[in-house]
This record gives sequence, structure tokens and C-alpha cells, in this order.
Amino acid sequence: MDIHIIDKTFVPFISAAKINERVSELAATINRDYAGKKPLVIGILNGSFIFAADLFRLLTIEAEISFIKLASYKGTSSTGNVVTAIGMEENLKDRHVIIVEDIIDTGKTLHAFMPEIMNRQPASVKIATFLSKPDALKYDVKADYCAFEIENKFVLGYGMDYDGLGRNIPELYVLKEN
Ligand SMILES: O=P(O)(O)OC[C@H]1O[C@H](OP(=O)(O)OP(=O)(O)O)[C@H](O)[C@@H]1O
Ligand SMILES: Nc1nc2[nH]cnc2c(=O)[nH]1
Repeated sequence: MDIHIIDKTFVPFISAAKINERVSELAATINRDYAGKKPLVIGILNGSFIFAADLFRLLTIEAEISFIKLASYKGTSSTGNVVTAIGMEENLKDRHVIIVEDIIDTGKTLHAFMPEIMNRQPASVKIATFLSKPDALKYDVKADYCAFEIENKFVLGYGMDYDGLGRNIPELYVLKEN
């Protein structure tokens, strides 16, 4: 069934069952890759909170989780946006860090944020994303774990919003083309 939010219509795209299947597969891979390593999972708010919770719940290894919010603003220099992390209190030195995102679209967010992570000298950093849009990518960012690669279309649900709404929809929807 279609969903209407404000001025847009969204159509069903990926079912809750299919999402659950892929998230379970990613968790199984992470459980294997990080056995004995006690990784620190860092979810990037807001969009990742559902995926991060589902993925984290399926980890059977010892693991910690924390969330950060990225605030971007126009820098005074000509280099463009500056990204700062709010709430990153954990000491990352020598930790195995798994960054969790809901979506990598252009890659701009993670491209800007990764230096801040690397400065803190973690033992390793990997990226887990629920979605990526290879055709939209403009920055050199590559996910190590990705549930679905999708076309360059605007999606909604499973944590992702349109104008603040729709994050609570348990399946993934895609913007209806006219
Ligand atoms: O690869 P990019 O082009 O940078 O796009 C991806 C980013 O966009 C979304 O965040 P958004 O800024 O919409 O904030 P939200 O998570 O609070 O919805 C998403 O959660 C990613 O962080
Ligand atoms: N809701 C939503 N947020 C995004 N942020 C970057 N790409 C998307 C998208 O396709 N949908």
C-alpha cells in the first residue's frame, strides 16, 4: 500500500522480512570477523538508530555501542563543510571501531567524518551501512558491510525520514515516480 507524507507518495520497496534476513546475514559475518575483539559500534544519528539496534541485537560476540550526532556547518575557509561529532566521549585508541550508517548516498558525511575517527588512533575501522547508492557516490567512501545496494532513488522508512517523518515505518519505501 502506498504511503503519503506531506506532498509525496512512497511505494513499497523492501519488506521487513527481507530486511531482517539481510541484517541477520551481516550480523553473522560481523560475529565471525570480530570474534574475541570486543568492537565498539558507533551509530551515526539520527537515521541509523533502527538499523544499529537491529544489528547490535544480533551480535553474539562481546561488543559495545555508542551513538554520535554529526553537526555540519559551512566553514569560513573555501574547503566547504566542517563536520564535528557531538557525543563522542569514548576513547577510541586501540579499539576496533564499526561505524554504522543507515545510508551512504554521496559519501560526503562519512568522507568528512572519517579523519576525526582516524585521529583518535583506533586499532581498526570498518563501515557497516544498511543501504548504499553506488550511482550517487561522489566521495571515496566504501562500506565493508552493506545490506542492500540500491538505485539512486529517495527512500523512506527503517529509520530514514522525509522532512522528519516516516522513520518509524518498519519496511523500506521508495519515492513514487510521476
Ligand atoms: O552520503 P551522504 O550524501 O552524506 O548521505 C548520507 C547521510 O544522509 C543521512 O543523514 P541526514 O543528514 O539526512 O541526517 P539524519 O540521519 O538525521 O536523517 C544519512 O543518515 C547519512 O548520514
Ligand atoms: N530518507 C532518506 N535520507 C537520505 N539521506 C541520503 N539519502 C537518503 C534517502 O534516499 N532517503
